[in-house]
This record gives sequence, C-alpha cells and structure tokens, in this order.
Amino acid sequence: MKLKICGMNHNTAEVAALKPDYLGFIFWEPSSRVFRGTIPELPSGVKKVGVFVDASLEEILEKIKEFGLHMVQLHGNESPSFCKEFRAATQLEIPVIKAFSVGASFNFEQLGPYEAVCDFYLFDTKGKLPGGNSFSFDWELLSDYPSDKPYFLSGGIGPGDIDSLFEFMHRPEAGKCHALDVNSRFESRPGEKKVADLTKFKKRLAQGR
Ligand SMILES: O=C(O)c1ccccc1N[C@@H]1O[C@H](COP(=O)(O)O)[C@@H](O)[C@H]1O
Repeated sequence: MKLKICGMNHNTAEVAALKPDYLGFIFWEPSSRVFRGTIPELPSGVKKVGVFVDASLEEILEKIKEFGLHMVQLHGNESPSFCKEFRAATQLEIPVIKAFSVGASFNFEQLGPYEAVCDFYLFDTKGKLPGGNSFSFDWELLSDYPSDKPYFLSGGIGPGDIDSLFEFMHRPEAGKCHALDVNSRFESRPGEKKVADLTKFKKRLAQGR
C-alpha cells in the first residue's frame, strides 16, 4: 500500500526523507496549510502532488510549471469536462486524482462521467471544509465501489488507525485501494508534520499486520 503525506508546508525536507510515495501541497488560499515558499529537492521517487479546489486551468498549469508537480489532486467540484480539458492541455503527462467527499452514504453513480477522464479517485470525508476536516468516513461504504480504477483512501486517518486499516485492507473493497492519504492527524500545527509519528506509521504499514 502506497502512502501520500499531504499538506506539506513547514518541514517538507524532513518528511520527504521518510520517502513516502507522494507528498501533497495545498494550493487553496483559504487552507491553514496552504503551501508557501519553495519545495526543496526531494529524494528520487517521491512524487509531488498539487492539491487544488476549483482552480482555473491556467492557475494549475502555472503551479505545475513553477513547482515541477508530478500529479494533481482536484479536490473541489471540478466537472468531467474540466478534467478532460486538463488532460488534453497536459497531454496525459500529469495524472489526475479526482477527490470526492463521502458523507453518511455515497452515490457511486456520480463516478461514471469521470471514468474516462481521471487516473485515480480519492475518497475523503464530507465536512465543513473541502478537505482537511480531520475525521474519517465509514470505509464499509466502499464495499459498493463499482470501478476498476485505483483510489486513495483519505479523511482523518491518524496514528491510532493502524489496526482498523489492516482490517480494512483484508476486505474485498480494499482491492482497488492504491494509497493511504494522511494529513491533519499527523500535525503539530497546520502544515507541520509530526515526523516521529509518521516514521512509526510508515514502518507499521510496511511490516503488515
Ligand atoms: O488540508 C487541507 O487544508 C485541504 C484543503 C482543501 C482541500 C484539501 C485539503 N486537504 C486534503 O484533505 C484530505 C483529508 O485530510 P485530513 O486527513 O482529514 O486532514 C487529504 O486528502 C488532503 O489532501
């Protein structure tokens, strides 16, 4: 299972040294962990993911160029036609993660129009904010997941969730789970990650149950 550490801002180099598969940078101004500054050189293999909320195509393309982003996470109400336009503009070179907010229930039919225009889905918990709400949804809802597309499991995953994650990973609905996405539950303040907790979490994940 791959790992994405999101909401990087204050201690990027230290966290990158753990060599997660993905590091996420939030490019949404109202976020308390909006990315400022420059991204240090990362160990090879660590992919930089830009997280956007209903940004314009121009803004996203600009950030890709400025920060050398490898992938984008569209975390707002971006339409299938916007995803298609983005893929055409980037000639399929920048994979698209389309995020969806999951409440007490989730209508998987809404994924249909996105099947051909994104590379991954991401399931986050529905809350007041578009993302970074710090609480999880009922992962059992994913037992109705109808797609073959790999997805990121997100939303309030914290250091204490390892055992439930191992349980989840043994269920059929985890078959298409490509990566775990962690964010606010590993922070000492917004954008500053707790390296010791992340180190332990990553190690436990690698060891397996
Ligand atoms: O973290 C944010 O501030 C944020 C703002 C706007 C869009 C997405 C954001 N973060 C994403 O939210 C999920 C879940 O975060 P958490 O674990 O509940 O804190 C994660 O995918 C982040 O990429």
